[in-house]
Amino acid sequence: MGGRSVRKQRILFIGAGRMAEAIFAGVLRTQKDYIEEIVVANRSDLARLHAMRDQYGVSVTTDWRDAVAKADVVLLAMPPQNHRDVLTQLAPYIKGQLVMTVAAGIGIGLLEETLPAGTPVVWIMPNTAAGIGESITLFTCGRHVEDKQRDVLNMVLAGIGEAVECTEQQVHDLTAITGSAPAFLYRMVEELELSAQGYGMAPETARRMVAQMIYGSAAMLKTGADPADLRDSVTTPGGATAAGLRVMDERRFSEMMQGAVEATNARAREMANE
Ligand SMILES: NC(=O)C1=CN([C@@H]2O[C@H](COP(=O)(O)OP(=O)(O)OC[C@H]3O[C@@H](n4cnc5c(N)ncnc54)[C@H](OP(=O)(O)O)[C@@H]3O)[C@@H](O)[C@H]2O)C=CC1
Ligand SMILES: O=C(O)[C@@H]1CCC=N1
Repeated sequence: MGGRSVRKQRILFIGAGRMAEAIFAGVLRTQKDYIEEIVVANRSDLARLHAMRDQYGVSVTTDWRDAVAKADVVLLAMPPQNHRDVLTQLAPYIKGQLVMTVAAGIGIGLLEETLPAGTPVVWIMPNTAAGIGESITLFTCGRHVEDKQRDVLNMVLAGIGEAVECTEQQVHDLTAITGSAPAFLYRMVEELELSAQGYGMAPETARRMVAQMIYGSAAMLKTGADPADLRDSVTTPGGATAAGLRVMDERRFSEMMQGAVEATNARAREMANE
């Protein structure tokens, strides 16, 4: 998909890490018709830039200044701590380009304050499943985003999965739930795989079992079923699952999850001010 009015876009990524790659890989998979050029920049890791150029056919540079003037979209995909500096350096080159950031904790305010008045800015919070078109991406738009920029934004977001428009506060609050929680889930997967291997399963078999269990459970959730009902239907009265869930409750699973969410969001806020 993509807005009918979207002409081919030149997208400059400042930052060439895991998130940049996930986003442009996703976009190139499904939205190639809307892409004129993708330029990817970092400061120093030439080996990574060259690997990306060879794998995806993107242009690469260690000096993004060369590419800003021609870009339609500038997507900041470097750490939150570097935003203030990069935005200050970027400001003189911005003349109407759509500027987006994926950085945790950053928000719209810093972008609007630092870039020239009237610059359209967007904050998006995707996750690494963007690379296979399966992200759930939260986004919030600044004051100067018009329909034509929304069409471009929708094209990018549709290329990486599903998206939900939020208030800025909601993106702060939900960063843990959609951006970071894949890591929480993978942490659980690591433990389940270890258990399976402890019972003699080969690592690849353990991986296949756990991955399909998660995939099936996610598919059940995506039918719209209530997770408490789904849990209940697994939990035979007086049976085995109940014994496992009891251990989770005794060891304060709820408190642990809420604590993980709060710590993630708090750290995101903190990084934005470092
Ligand atoms: N990983 C994830 O799942 C998610 C990450 N995010 C956000 O995405 C952003 C990037 O995270 P992630 O991809 O994990 O990080 P990585 O460490 O993988 O990548 C960071 C990249 O930024 C580059 N970089 C750092 N400073 C600068 C600079 N001043 N100018 C140009 N490039 C720079 C680094 O290269 P070099 O050092 O060579 O310059 C590197 O390519 C963060 O803001 C994070 O909050 C958001 C949602 C999910
Ligand atoms: O760990 C981080 O800081 C980023 C933000 C969301 C996911 N990864």
